[in-house]
Amino acid sequence: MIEATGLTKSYGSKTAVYNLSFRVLPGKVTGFLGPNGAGKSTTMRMILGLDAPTDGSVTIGGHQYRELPNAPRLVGALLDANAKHGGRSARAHLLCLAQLSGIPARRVDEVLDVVGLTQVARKRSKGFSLGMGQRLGIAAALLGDPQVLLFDEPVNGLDPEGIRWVRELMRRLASEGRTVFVSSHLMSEMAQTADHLIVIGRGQLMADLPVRAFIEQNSTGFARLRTPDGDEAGREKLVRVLAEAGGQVQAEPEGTLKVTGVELPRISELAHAADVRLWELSPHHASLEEAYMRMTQGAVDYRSSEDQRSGLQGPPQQAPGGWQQPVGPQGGYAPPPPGAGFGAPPPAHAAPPHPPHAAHQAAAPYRPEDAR
Ligand SMILES: Nc1ncnc2c1ncn2[C@@H]1O[C@H](COP(=O)(O)OP(=O)(O)OP(=O)(O)O)[C@@H](O)[C@H]1O
Repeated sequence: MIEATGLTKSYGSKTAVYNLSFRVLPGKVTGFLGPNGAGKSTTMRMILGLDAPTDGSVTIGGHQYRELPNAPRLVGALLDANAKHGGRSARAHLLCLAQLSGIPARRVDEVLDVVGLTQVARKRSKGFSLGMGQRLGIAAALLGDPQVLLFDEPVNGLDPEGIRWVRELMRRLASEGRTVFVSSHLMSEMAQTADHLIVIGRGQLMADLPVRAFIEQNSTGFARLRTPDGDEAGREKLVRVLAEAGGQVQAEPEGTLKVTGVELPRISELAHAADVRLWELSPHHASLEEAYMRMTQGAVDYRSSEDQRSGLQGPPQQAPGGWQQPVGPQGGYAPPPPGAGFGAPPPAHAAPPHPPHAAHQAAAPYRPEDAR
């Protein structure tokens, strides 16, 4: 078991991981999810003793990594698939690691076989594709036949066949009673691989729950409906009628209503009986990826925006038919209408505070019972 307690890591003024507490249990694949820069790799490096926590602690089987007797035989990890000497062959690279940990040479051939690299075992790894590099990294993690395995984004660069293979490998390792901790930024990938999820954003815990609970709560269908603009009385009446019929109704920012718990034909009947006209009534399915993005959208550090191509616009063009492009005061482009927020990112929802300025108590993580 891996156990983190109040784990915190700062690099100068940057707090990468803040007050993180969780357990990773044996016999399960535990997915470690978070957007780019959330602190997944930093956490994994601290678990492996490659970075010292600024505060808190993390143990494997009750011991810090550095205190473990013969750690490479107990813990295997894929952190960075490029961390190898490109001039060495795959086999030589693994032999080197095996010798350092007192692992017999025949084990090298076994793991090469497991990851499907036997045929290229004597080729220099610098010519390897990204996917082959990942396979070599996984072979290195498996060398000591460890009970605890950490994989940082193991499907990076793999083709669909490789992704399926990694998925099956993780599941098999967990079914053998091992502790498998695997990071990803893709919910869809974790939904197919993991039993349990730990979600972080801006270095803080956002959710710690079984994958099944996440799927049950987020993959149900829903209906979206819209009443005519301005018909507030009709809208309120419909909300009341739907609630009485056992539905959960949520107003959406676009003015639509999201309804769960009442089937589409029944919604239509209820609206008709209440004499409320509908402009829209449509079935929808929430995707897991959407649910995950909703959960973490406030914790995304790197957000793209429209390319403004500043200074690259040519002079205003005469459009066919004599229509003129709007021209701004400098002749470049017309300024946006007041309040339009030219290319501004969408407003963030419920962002966890940036850790350096955070209150000492981090926001409570999301757990299955919160949704009930
Ligand atoms: N050695 C370091 N020095 C300074 N800042 C660092 C260092 N390592 C990580 N960080 C910062 O800490 C934050 C967390 O980084 P980390 O690599 O752990 O995130 P991640 O969740 O693994 O992201 P990704 O999915 O993009 O790999 C980032 O803002 C990163 O820039």
